[in-house]
Amino acid sequence: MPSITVLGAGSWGTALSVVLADNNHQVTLWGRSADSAREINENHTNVKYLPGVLLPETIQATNDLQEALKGSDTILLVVPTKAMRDILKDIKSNLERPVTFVHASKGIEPETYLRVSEIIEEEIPENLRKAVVVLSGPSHAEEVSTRQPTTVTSSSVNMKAAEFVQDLFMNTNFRVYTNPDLIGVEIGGSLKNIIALGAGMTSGLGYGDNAKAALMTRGLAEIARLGMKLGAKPMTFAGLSGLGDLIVTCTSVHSRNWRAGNMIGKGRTVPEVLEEMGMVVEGIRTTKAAYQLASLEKVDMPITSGLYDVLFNGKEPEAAVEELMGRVKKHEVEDLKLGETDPLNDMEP
Ligand SMILES: NC(=O)C1=CN([C@@H]2O[C@H](COP(=O)(O)OP(=O)(O)OC[C@H]3O[C@@H](n4cnc5c(N)ncnc54)[C@H](OP(=O)(O)O)[C@@H]3O)[C@@H](O)[C@H]2O)C=CC1
Ligand SMILES: O=C(CO)COP(=O)(O)O
Repeated sequence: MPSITVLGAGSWGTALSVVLADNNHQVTLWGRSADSAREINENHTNVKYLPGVLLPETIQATNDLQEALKGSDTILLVVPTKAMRDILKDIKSNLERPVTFVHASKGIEPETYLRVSEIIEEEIPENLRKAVVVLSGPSHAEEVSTRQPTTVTSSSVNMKAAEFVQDLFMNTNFRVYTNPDLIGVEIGGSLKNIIALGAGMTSGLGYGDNAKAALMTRGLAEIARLGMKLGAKPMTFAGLSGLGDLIVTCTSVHSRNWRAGNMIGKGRTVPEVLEEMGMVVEGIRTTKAAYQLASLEKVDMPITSGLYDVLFNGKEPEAAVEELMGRVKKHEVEDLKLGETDPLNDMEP
């Protein structure tokens, strides 16, 4: 029976522990709170993050990292991305043999612009890691923990490792595909949170479904533009970790990014919103990282830029929307410039 250590006892780490426990794996769930570990072990609940959910009794929780890592073959990292480096440093000093690293966190690190798999490779020496895999897709913890049908993608440059993770998680409620495009999967999963903030913001401003559809479609175009510049495969953005996750995050009541954007659109400040949410809103930090990375790579990301100005420069959300709508006219399809004729469709007007 594989033994898996899940690091991060928030909503997603706990929900993924349910899937693994349902598959009869030995699951140790680590969180930094001793009270939360006690609650999971004694009451089989995690009321703060998954209210109303009864957890499988086989999940063993602890706040002792050394104990959590003992005898583990696979480490599943599900902490917010801002905590990722520190936790990896702690893992490194407690690890005695190589393990498979899987992560299910969604974000890009500001200043370094690194994806989570790259942070893992930077912090964990090669002799202590067998492979690095990401699990990503349209999957709200609230639905996964109540065993509602969900599909995700397992991705790694090592396809054997991606298939190993597919087998660990796959069951009749939780269907796992594989995709070798690690860059595309991580970029799609991280950057959709920016667009979800924007979708929530336009709803908060009182705009309707047309604005939401516009943001989702043009948002996906700019995510793919940056992703392809970084080496991702375009079709990945049409898949579960791209379009799929964009749809769920821009349309679900469960999305923290959408809810945060909605409150900002209604006039609340970012610190007020974060205080009220009490849960991680990855899109805010990722907006900063994507804005910096797009400037560096000279990739046009107008929605991300607008969001950056609202979140970090005090621009009013209405002004950001006006600016986006008032941009110079453009072709929708990327490889045509205005004035050029499409050879497949060169009718005179
Ligand atoms: N929720 C979801 O449906 C999904 C989430 N994700 C991703 O999973 C990741 C984790 O999110 P999620 O579980 O939802 O977050 P939550 O806000 O639900 O929980 C955050 C967890 O991280 C812990 N934490 C916060 N800061 C630190 C730190 N510095 N060191 C160690 N632990 C820390 C919190 O502990 P404490 O309670 O003590 O503060 C809590 O257990 C994010 O990257 C998110 O994008 C991906 C797919 C779905
Ligand atoms: O990534 C998610 C669903 O796939 C969760 O999104 P939120 O962090 O916006 O809740």
